[in-house]
Amino acid sequence: MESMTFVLFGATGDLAKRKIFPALYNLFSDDKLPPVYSVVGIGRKEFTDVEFKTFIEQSLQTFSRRKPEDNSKLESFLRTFRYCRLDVTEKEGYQSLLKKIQEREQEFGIPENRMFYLSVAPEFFDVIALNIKESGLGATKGWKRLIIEKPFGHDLKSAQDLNNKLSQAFEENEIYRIDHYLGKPMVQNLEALGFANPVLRTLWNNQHIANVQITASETVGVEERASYYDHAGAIRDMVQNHMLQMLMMTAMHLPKQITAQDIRHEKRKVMESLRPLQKADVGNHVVRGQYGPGKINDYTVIGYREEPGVDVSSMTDTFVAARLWIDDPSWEGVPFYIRTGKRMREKSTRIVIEFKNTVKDLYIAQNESPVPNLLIIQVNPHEGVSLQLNRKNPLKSGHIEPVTVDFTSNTKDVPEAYELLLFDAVRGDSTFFAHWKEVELSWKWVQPVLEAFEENLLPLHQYPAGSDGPEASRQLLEEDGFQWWLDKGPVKVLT
Ligand SMILES: NC(=O)C1=CN([C@@H]2O[C@H](COP(=O)(O)OP(=O)(O)OC[C@H]3O[C@@H](n4cnc5c(N)ncnc54)[C@H](OP(=O)(O)O)[C@@H]3O)[C@@H](O)[C@H]2O)C=CC1
Ligand SMILES: O=C1O[C@H](COP(=O)(O)O)[C@@H](O)[C@H](O)[C@H]1O
Repeated sequence: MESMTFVLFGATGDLAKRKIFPALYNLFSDDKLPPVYSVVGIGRKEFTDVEFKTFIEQSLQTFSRRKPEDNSKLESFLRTFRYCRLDVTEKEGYQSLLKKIQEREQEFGIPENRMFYLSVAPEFFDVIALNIKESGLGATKGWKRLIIEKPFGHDLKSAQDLNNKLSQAFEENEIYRIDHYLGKPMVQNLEALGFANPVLRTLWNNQHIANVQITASETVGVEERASYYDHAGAIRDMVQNHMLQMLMMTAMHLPKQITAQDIRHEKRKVMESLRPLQKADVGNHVVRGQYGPGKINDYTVIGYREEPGVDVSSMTDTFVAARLWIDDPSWEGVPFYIRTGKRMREKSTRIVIEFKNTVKDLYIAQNESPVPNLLIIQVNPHEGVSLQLNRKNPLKSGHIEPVTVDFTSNTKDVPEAYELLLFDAVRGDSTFFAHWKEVELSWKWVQPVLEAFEENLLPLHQYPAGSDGPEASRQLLEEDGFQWWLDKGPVKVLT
């Protein structure tokens, strides 16, 4: 790994504190950072270097999966950190930032490899990229990389505008767009699960698969993010990025080789084959909902419109379910259902592959009905893979019942998404970052849905907090003769 300078814009913010410093510390602990590196944090707060280091230490104590117990190790981690006070909108300040970076490059003998991480509000993304270019910070003799946080645009047009601006300062292969779902170990594992297991690969098509269900349900509400969320809704917050990325990872074909380029090529082909929705037809394939008051784990919670900062007549979607079709011969006739919502019954991100039930009537004489085989890929909050099979239960007179065979290994201390993603970015591996074409095609699919929502062309269903979402979401699958699996809790696990 090459020595480098890590320039963190937004170093005093929430994301830096919760995710980025802990990720850096865990990478350092695992010897996964270059032997020589320098970190410069940027914000407007009046921090000295010492105060900045105290802020980082507190972040590690609170949020890191490994707490820094050993003082000398912590000191050697923090030794490389410096703070630079800068208003990112003021051009002049970038010269002193450049000077600071160059001094440390000379002091440590670091070639001009610079990684710029934009952990700031999206309105600053283009301004910072431009100032990096104009100040000379981006004119490096080594490599330069830009890590950019979400949201990437508010709709198709704004995403295209943003990308055009970023492209003036960085090449596409220098831009690392974070989608933290792509950093989740089980989402990364989809590649190995689907490609490294010929048994599953053989089944991965419309001959054997009846439908695919991708759920990301949360128990939390809007929290303190109403100013952002009330203009975004679940469609922008979760569907345009995380849900469609999980769909791409599930549906992509075997690439020629496991390289960033080939995987991204296959993901792009999925998005190109995604059947577009016409605005007038959105209501037939998409369900939107908003949570009302209810109970979660015995706690009474307020409805979305009562949340602080939310408009009392808000029409923002906190729940979206949709049926998507991939117009590709191997997925013809296989609906992909996605569903995401806040204030639902449980926190669970999972992908359920329902296989065709060709033996439904085999035991009709015995008055038995085997259920479909399911492959359940649990992404969050625990990682795991399990397969639902049918068996005869000797304790119940040979009654046929479903059991789940669990392949979850009890791996403790699994790296967090940000750790995996930062490690990849440091090594220059962009496999699990969103390519511009994926982002653009996602916005293209989402755009008519945004417009149909804005024009209220479909109902906004209320659902009680603590439920599995509106009844209309259940009906969406029922129309095709299917049901959402696992809404009533997991089936019996075979031990
Ligand atoms: N927090 C989270 O869990 C997640 C955040 N994100 C994304 O990450 C990004 C950062 O979010 P978050 O950390 O929550 O935001 P915060 O509001 O907590 O932090 C914003 C940071 O930007 C800095 N900043 C603001 N204005 C300026 C300015 N004019 N010049 C220099 N620095 C400035 C602030 O510095 P100071 O306060 O010192 O002025 C602060 O460090 C956003 O794009 C967000 O959408 C994505 C996923 C999750
Ligand atoms: O990006 C986002 O993701 C979180 C859910 O992430 P998870 O890792 O906890 O599943 C979501 O709460 C948030 O609204 C959204 O911006």
